[in-house]
Amino acid sequence: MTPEELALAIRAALQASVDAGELSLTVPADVRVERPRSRDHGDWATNVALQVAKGAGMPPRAVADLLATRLGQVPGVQQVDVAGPGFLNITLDAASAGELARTIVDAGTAYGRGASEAGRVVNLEYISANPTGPLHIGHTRWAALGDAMVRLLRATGADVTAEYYINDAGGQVERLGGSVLASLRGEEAPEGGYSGEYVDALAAAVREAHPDILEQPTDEALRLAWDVAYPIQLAAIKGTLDHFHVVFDVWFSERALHDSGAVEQAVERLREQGHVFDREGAIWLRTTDFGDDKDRVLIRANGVPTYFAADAAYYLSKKDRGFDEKIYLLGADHHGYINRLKAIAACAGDDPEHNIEVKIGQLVNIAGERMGKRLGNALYMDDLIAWVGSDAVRYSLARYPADSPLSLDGEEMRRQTNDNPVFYVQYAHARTRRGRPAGRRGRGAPRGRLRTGTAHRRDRSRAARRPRGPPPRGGPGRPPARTAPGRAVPGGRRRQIPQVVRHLSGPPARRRGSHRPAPDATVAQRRHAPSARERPGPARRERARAHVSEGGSR
Ligand SMILES: NC(=[NH2+])NCCC[C@H](N)C(=O)O
Repeated sequence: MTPEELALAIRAALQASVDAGELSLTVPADVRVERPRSRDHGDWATNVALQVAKGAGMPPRAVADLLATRLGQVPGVQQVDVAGPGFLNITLDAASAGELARTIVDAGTAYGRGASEAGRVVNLEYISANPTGPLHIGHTRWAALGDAMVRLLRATGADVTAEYYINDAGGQVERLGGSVLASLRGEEAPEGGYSGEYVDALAAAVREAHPDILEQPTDEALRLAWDVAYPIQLAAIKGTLDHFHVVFDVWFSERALHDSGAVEQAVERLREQGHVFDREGAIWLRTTDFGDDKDRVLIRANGVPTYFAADAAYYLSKKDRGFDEKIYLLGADHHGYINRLKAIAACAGDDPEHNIEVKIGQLVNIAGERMGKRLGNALYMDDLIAWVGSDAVRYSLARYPADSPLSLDGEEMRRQTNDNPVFYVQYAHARTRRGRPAGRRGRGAPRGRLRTGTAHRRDRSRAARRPRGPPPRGGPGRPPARTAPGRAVPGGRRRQIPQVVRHLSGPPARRRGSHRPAPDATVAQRRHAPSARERPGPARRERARAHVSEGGSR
């Protein structure tokens, strides 16, 4: 049974209860099932009872009980439990769960493709990290999820443009330029600026291009520093994303909006729509008409446009380029920005319910540790990829909804045991591929038999019988094993992940010229992975994982 079939069965059960006079409500068009947080709670969960209870004028648990009885009779459903305020936890019988695997394997790369989203013209902006430093673990979350969204939308027929907004104007310029200059002068980074190895490397490049830069007036020196450092930093970001197999169709420069006059034009267009006013010498957008908590300045009294003004021009550019839907995936610090962006859409005459969608991604950390540049343990995306491998990172991030904080366990992601979902999935993939006729990979049924029995619950596979325990990899002081494609696990007798990884993702991408030295996994490991002694115990890790919540699963 596929999740879609189960969702249809739930709808049918609701309808049957309505027809039988047990419930009175309009059956929602769209019923969803989700994977519960823990498989001990069953294979699928739904919160539909909570969703419809109000309309039915009944307590959610009573609705859930009715549904549970009916669903329990559906062929393929083994057990239905009502949990918490009215969640339904559904366990399929093993053969039926196996059927899904068979359906997927039989369909090969055609699985999930279709035309359900045909006709949608979408601009999906994500990451958009400032070009002032390397991408870090937080950006990696959006890289994995944004790219997955792009691929899913495309696979289902939508016309999607993946876009990266480069904030290469205003404050960014001063902060990076100022930080590079400070490094050249041997001074502390300015307030709000950047420091670290990469800034020093940028400084060296600037000095090489302009040996006399320190003799220049500060304004000129800042400009020269930015002009050299910015393209290097942007290229490094592109190189990291390339390495992660993330491709953007459009890299959109904020500066170009200013230079081309698009910002002023945007102000005039919004004025024509009747939403712009002047106060105290500044030019404002009346965003409060559309749910913002205060009106926003577009052009300051000194004539300098705000960051928000560029975003207004940017929105209009997306609209003019023919994108009906503009999706923004933004970092956790942008929560207060959502209403403002939606107000821009409304002021531009668009429908904020349809033409714009803003999603906020919550923070990611490693094994529950607080991380950040200030704490001296920032984890860069390059290092994360080198440490864990790009597929493992992508999979581990894409498994969880973006709107709750997430704690990743780098050691777990590398562990070659079945309690590591990354390993489990790769192992299952390898099993389904074994014995396929050459030239028919990816299509048709495998010759090797796919287990459709209870293997996913009571694992009788050889991997499960292998001795458990930490992988044969260095503890403190010893080099970590690397699961990057093609790397062997030192001393590893076990079957190694690398071949599988390569198979999943094609030949390993080569790092493109990045100004940073190739990340040293040993350093990454020492810096970011707690040693065996410091490593949090199971209880601690459980707590760290408890940060992740999936709706309707408890
Ligand atoms: N259209 C936008 N404002 N996109 C978001 C930009 C994110 C910003 N550059 C940052 O790093 O926080």
